[in-house]
Amino acid sequence: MLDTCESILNATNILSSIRFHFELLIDKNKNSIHNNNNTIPETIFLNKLLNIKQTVKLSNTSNSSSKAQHFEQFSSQQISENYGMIPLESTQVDLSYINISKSFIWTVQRIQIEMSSIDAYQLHLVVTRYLSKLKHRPRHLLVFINPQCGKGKGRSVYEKKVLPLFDEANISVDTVYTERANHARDYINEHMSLDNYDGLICVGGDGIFSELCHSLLLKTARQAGLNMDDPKIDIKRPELRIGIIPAGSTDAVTFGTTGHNDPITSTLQIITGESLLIDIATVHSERGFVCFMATMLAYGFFGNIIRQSDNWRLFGPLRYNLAGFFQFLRNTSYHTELIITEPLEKYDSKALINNLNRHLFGNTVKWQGTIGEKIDSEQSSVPLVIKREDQYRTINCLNMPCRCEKSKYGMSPSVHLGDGSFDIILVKRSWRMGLFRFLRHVANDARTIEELSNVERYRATEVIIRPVITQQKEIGNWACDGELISANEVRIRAHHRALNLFASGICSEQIKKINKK
Ligand SMILES: Nc1ncnc2c1ncn2[C@@H]1O[C@H](COP(=O)(O)OP(=O)(O)OP(=O)(O)O)[C@@H](O)[C@H]1O
Repeated sequence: MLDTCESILNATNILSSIRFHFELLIDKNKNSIHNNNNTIPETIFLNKLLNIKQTVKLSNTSNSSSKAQHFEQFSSQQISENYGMIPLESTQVDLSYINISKSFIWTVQRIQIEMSSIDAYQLHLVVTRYLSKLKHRPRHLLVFINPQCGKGKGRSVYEKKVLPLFDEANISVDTVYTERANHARDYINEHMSLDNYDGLICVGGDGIFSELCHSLLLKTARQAGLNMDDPKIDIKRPELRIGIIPAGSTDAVTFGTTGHNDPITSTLQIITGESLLIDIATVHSERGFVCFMATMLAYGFFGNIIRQSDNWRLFGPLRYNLAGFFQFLRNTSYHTELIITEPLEKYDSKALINNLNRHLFGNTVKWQGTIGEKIDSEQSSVPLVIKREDQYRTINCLNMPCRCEKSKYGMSPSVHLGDGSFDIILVKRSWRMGLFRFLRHVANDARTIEELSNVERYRATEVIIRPVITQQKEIGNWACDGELISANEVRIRAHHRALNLFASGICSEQIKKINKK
């Protein structure tokens, strides 16, 4: 096994593709390998290894009776010097590694191998040497735990599931248990330099993630001297990565970036240094910068639910259902104008005409490209700006699918996490049945939601949402990432891959699995 490892290393020098071949070991030590689920893998990728420990079994002939001792107590020099003197019989090697199940859940597997002490020593040396060369793995993390999240489970998720794995992977942590809302934000702002950390981690839900995301992006913008109030600003990606251990009540961000809300899966993805660049959108009002959008901005129905539930805190978590029901009965719609900029795409002439026809039908279209010659040429690069005006029950901009326990696929299952665009879902005024059908699709299967007669879906890089104030008694409420915001009109702009997360993303195979469920 060691030979194989070394030769692969010499041949390719690509650390992440190093594999340990176990068939050699299995052949050699048929009766001396034990595993916590009785299956011995034939190969393990170096990057999926967590830890290696060796326990030396002293012979009965030594002074003390048979006892175990951790090899790490000896320095390499001592071991080689003492090899001839210590009456070693054999050594047990404990190897822990990550297994990814068919449903993409990450778990830890443990193998115990009994082998000759010299083999064990060499194995330990090689594995620890190459593990230390995996530079994308974090070594030192700052962890924020919201003890109140998900009905108070934050502390136990961290202490029972997460911390033991960080210890096993030799990751050192500084821990902050938050005592109030915005505690994490203030901590990040007050600590001038976070350079000695390899990442910021939060244990909680989408709310505490949003706090970390805001503080880190704003701190980076401040340090770069950017004017956040400029709606045309290009934000700067922070150096630090953010990791989220899901322990909240919705966990839309972890569902969207790992496919699950499993604390162990997320912890192991942090340990192995998985990296996912995601888009973040800026939200500006007529007064300047308002906030970032990581998951969803809602105007009308969903914004009203957040406002209403804020006033009904005495009902506990039930307040969201009550507020939803109340807003459903009210069936209010809002006269609103939208100016949507679609992503710059390579259109061939046929696709361009189809696209135009789609938007021209019943709408006002403002074309911002030169159609004449280019439309006949093979390909053109042109953004399309569309103006829409109608009575809407709700307008939702989604940067992530927003999957959660209550929505199997999320409201916009096909939104791309890192292509510099977001989705807009418009729900027009209709009878209550129209809204009911929309909500039922969101809960069960929103993949073809735009086929509903009262729903439209757009992909955009920017949108201006402007309520048209007429004789209406009220305008709707705005909520961004679950927090109420105040604005008369908003401008939302996507920023391509503006944040780096410790997460694997969701591969097409995993999407197929989700779709089959
Ligand atoms: N110790 C604390 N006490 C009260 N509120 C806190 C505390 N720490 C953080 N918060 C705030 O609580 C809000 C919600 O927290 P979080 O998102 O972690 O949990 P959740 O609401 O259960 O989950 P989700 O957002 O996924 O529904 C956050 O906006 C955060 O600012």
